[in-house]
Order: sequence, then C-alpha cells, then structure tokens
Amino acid sequence: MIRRLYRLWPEPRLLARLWLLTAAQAVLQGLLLGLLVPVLDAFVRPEPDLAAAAPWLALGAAGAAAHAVLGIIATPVGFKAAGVLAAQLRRRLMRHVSTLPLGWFTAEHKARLARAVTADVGDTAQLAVTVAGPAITSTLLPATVVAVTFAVDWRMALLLCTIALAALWALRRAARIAEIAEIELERAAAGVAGRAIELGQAQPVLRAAGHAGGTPRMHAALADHRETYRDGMRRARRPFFVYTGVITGGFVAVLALAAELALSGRIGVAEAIALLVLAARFLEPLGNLIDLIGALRAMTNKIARVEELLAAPVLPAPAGPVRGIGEAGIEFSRVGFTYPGGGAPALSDVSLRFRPGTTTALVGPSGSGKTTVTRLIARFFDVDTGRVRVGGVDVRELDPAALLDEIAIVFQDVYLFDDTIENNLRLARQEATRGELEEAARAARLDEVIERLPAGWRTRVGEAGAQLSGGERQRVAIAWAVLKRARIVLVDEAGSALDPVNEAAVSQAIADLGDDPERTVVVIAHRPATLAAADHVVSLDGGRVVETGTPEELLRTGGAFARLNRRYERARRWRIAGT
Ligand SMILES: Nc1ncnc2c1ncn2[C@@H]1O[C@H](COP(=O)(O)OP(=O)(O)OP(=O)(O)O)[C@@H](O)[C@H]1O
Repeated sequence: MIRRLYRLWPEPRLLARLWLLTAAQAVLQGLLLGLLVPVLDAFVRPEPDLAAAAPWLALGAAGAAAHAVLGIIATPVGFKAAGVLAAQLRRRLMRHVSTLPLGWFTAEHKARLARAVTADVGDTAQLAVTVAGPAITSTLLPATVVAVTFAVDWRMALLLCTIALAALWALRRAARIAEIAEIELERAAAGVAGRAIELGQAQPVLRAAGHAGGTPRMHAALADHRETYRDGMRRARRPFFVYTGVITGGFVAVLALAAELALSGRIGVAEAIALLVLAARFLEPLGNLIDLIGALRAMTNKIARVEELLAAPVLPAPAGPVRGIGEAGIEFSRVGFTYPGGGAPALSDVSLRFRPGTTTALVGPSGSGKTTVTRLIARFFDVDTGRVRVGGVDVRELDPAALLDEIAIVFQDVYLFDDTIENNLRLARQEATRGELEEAARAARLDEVIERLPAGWRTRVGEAGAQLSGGERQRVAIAWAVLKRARIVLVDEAGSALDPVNEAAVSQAIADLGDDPERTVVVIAHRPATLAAADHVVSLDGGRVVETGTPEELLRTGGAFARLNRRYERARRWRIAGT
C-alpha cells in the first residue's frame, strides 16, 4: 500500500519526508521505552541509586528532546502535505487526461474523471497523511518494542510476536471484509447518484406524472444504499470482535507471563514493571490498527480508481511528428474502424476525398457512421485498417496539437464557459484584436445576438452557456472556427432543433465558412438549407459509402439522398403549413 501510494505521486519527496519523520518518531519512542529497564533497575533497589540512573535519564532526556524536535518538524509538513499532495496528483491526472484520445471522453469516463479529480484525489491525499502516518506508527512502534523486549526477556518477546501474528491474521480478515463492504457501498452510492441526477433532469416529466418527490427507482436505490450500509456494518462486527479479543487476550497472557516470571524469580521487579509498560505500549498502537483498517481499505479502492485513469492508454505518438500541413484536403483510403468494445464495424472500406474550398454534407440513417467519419478526421480514435490523411499526411504521423490547431468542431450542443461572451470567443485566439473579434462575430451571425444582449460583449453566458439558446451557442462555435482560422471545420447538426431564425442564421454561417478556398468543411447535415448549400454529398449506410456526388447529381439518380431530400421537403411543408 505504502509503495502504491509512493508510485502514485509524481513528486513523492514530500510524502517520503512525512513518512520518514513519522517512522523515526515511532522507532525513537520504542527505543526510549527500552531505557525504562536500567532506570527502574536503579530505582527499585532497597537503596535507590540515582548515580546509576543518571546517564540513562540523560539519554532519555536527549531522546525525548529529539522526539519533540521531530514532532515540531513533522507538524507543518503534515499540515501542508494534504493540500500539496492533492494538487500534485490532480496535476498529474490532468496532464495524463489531456493526452488521451478525444474518443475516450464518453459520459461514463467524464463522470469517473470528475469523481477522481474531486473526491478520490482529495481523499487519497488526506488519507496518505491522516491514516498512512498513524498506520506507520501503529506498525513500527510495536515492532521496535518487540526488538527492545528481546533485550530484556526473550520469553516475553516471543509472546508479543505470537500476539502480533494473531492480530495480523485477524486484521487481514477484517481488511478483506472492509474492502468488499466499501466496494458494495460505492456501487450503491453510484446508484443513488445516478437516480438523483435523473430526478433533477426529469423534474418536469416527474411533476407531470406526480412523482416530484422521487421515483420508485430512486426510493429503491436509497433503500439499497441503506441496506448495503447496514449489511457492511453487520459483517464488519465479527472480525472487529475477533481482533479486540486477540488484543485483550494478549494483554491477559502478558500479565500472566510477567507474574509467572517474577514469582519464579527469573526476572526482578524492575524488569517485570518494565516488561508490563513495554507490553502496554506494544498493544495500544496495535489495537488502533483495527480503527485504521477501514480507512486504509477505502484508500486502496480510491487509489485503484485513480490508477485506472492514469493507466488509460494514450494515442501512440509518432517518433518524428509532422508539425504542419500544406493544404487542408482530407482523404480516407479504405478505412475500417470498430469502436473499442463495439460489435460491428462502424466504418468498412470507406474511401473518400474532401477538397479545400468545398463543403461536404454527410447524410445517412442513424448509426450509418457519419459522426465516426468526423471523429477519425480529428483523430479521436485511430483507424483499424486503411489511412486517414490530412494535407497528404497520415493523421497518425501528425503532431496531435498541430492537427487540432487546424480543426474546429461545431458540436450540436456547444459548451461555453461561465464567462463573458468576449472571453469565450478569445479561447480560440487569445491575442485577437477587437476588429478580428467583430469580424468573426459577423461571419458567424453572432453580431446580431451580441447587439441584443444587455451588456453586449461583456455579457456573461452563464454555466455551460445556459443564458444563450442552442442556436446562439452554435454561432459562438462558428465564430471560434473563424477566429481560430481553422482550415478544417467539422459540423454536427444532428438533433439540434433550432427555431427558424437561428436555423437560417447558422446554416448561412456554415455555408459561408465553405466559401474560403483554403477551408474544408464537413457537415453532418440534417437541414435542407445545408444540403442545398453543399458542394458534395456523401451518403452512408451501415458504415459504407452508398452514394457520392453533387446534390443535383444525387437528386437525379433518385437514390438514398433523393429519398432523404424528399422527406426533408415534406417535413418543411408541414412546418410551413403548421406555422
Ligand atoms: N463510442 C462508441 N462506442 C461504441 N460504438 C459506437 C460509439 N459511437 C458510435 N458507435 C456505433 O458506431 C456506429 C456508427 O455510429 P455513428 O455515431 O458514427 O453514426 P451516425 O450516423 O453519426 O448516427 P447518428 O445520426 O444517430 O448520430 C453505430 O453502430 C454506433 O452504435
């Protein structure tokens, strides 16, 4: 455990210093107890001999002073450690996560990351100080006391060893049960958390259905958590009693042996008293271990969760990465790809070309592979077979940062930071001038939105951009693309049901992006306006390309695209009739 903790920290020096200080204090305390024997021997005589005791007392005083100095040094290190260690581990985790493929960031992984960065890292650092330290004391102090006892009486030392072995056996059982209980409680807590999120998100539906106070699933999750907690406590009781039994029984055995040795004259009174004090200082910290074991096991599980995140594989880095591309053309050559853990291939034998200065619309039924095409361009994942080239260079040979510099992604649900609209835009290019900001806003049709906002450019957009509508957030993302001068823009229109004003503005802004002769635009198209403005259409089905061509060509051939277009037209007529 100590080794695992040590390996976890990128700069473990502080941790090592703290533990070394704790260990030194524990060993020193044990050795100081050994001085009791000559001191008591000098005092428990018919004529107490102060002169014989004096050097031992002086040594004891020096040892106690050294112990106090160690304590003075260790206290600020301990206070500082938890915060510094948590910050170090968070930095390590964030550094690792920032090198993971973007495809790793699924909802489940994001939730795990949030939990690790907040709770697990903080708790582990806290426990490394508040639990690992006392655990070191509770192990090293008894070990030193046993060594010292050997110097006084080997029989008592052997008895202490036997008690320690029995205690270790009981402790291991208690630890196993505590670990299982912690994992089960964690599972039950995750269930409650999931239901709580559901309760928050589905409030309108739940209120309409008369379940505002919680769904049966929520109550079941709470009951499960309660029962799991009780069950864990029930199961932990037995090994706890066994352990305290070993410690209490050990104390009785120590008393009996000391009495027997003293009464039979094999040891003197001074040694008997010293042995009893040593045994008490042996049993007390050993007894504390049972209280620490639950926390130590909880720490093991937390460490395991952080380690799992740190073990997530990064994308292979090229030996000599290409740092830039000449032009922004994209080419898929016989690409095959299956998602990690996925069953059927998401793309099979896909060959495509996206030329600079063009806008290509990707169309096809749900699950046909449209999103996957855009993800492979941005190297969220690596292909299984074939190649994806950007500017003629295999994306696996490109420096990942250089590739992402060229790309802007306009998702269906754009995430904005809780800051002003200006600062959000500046994320694309920090040093952009006011003129450049305004030009990007105009190109993205964001200028008309900013004019309407109460504080203009200085309006705060709220948590995740909640003060803006979905279409307005998409306009910010398009402005990012312009400001970043991204030569490749990937747009996902899927699922973004916009009002007609926003829809027209966003479609027009996307169409304008494609007018730049150096820019390659790929749109997962769901709007007739986008389809009409596209230079090319790629129609996918079941992970394969079924049609490519200009919209006019594909309309003439009457295939999948023509059918899709007819559906869009019908939907548009319904809307016009309905409005
Ligand atoms: N992260 C993932 N893990 C496993 N399988 C996935 C993942 N994402 C997509 N898939 C699968 O890959 C296939 C292609 O999915 P993709 O998202 O590319 O389709 P799509 O055409 O964009 O669909 P939609 O229009 O519904 O977004 C589908 O079978 C889908 O279930």
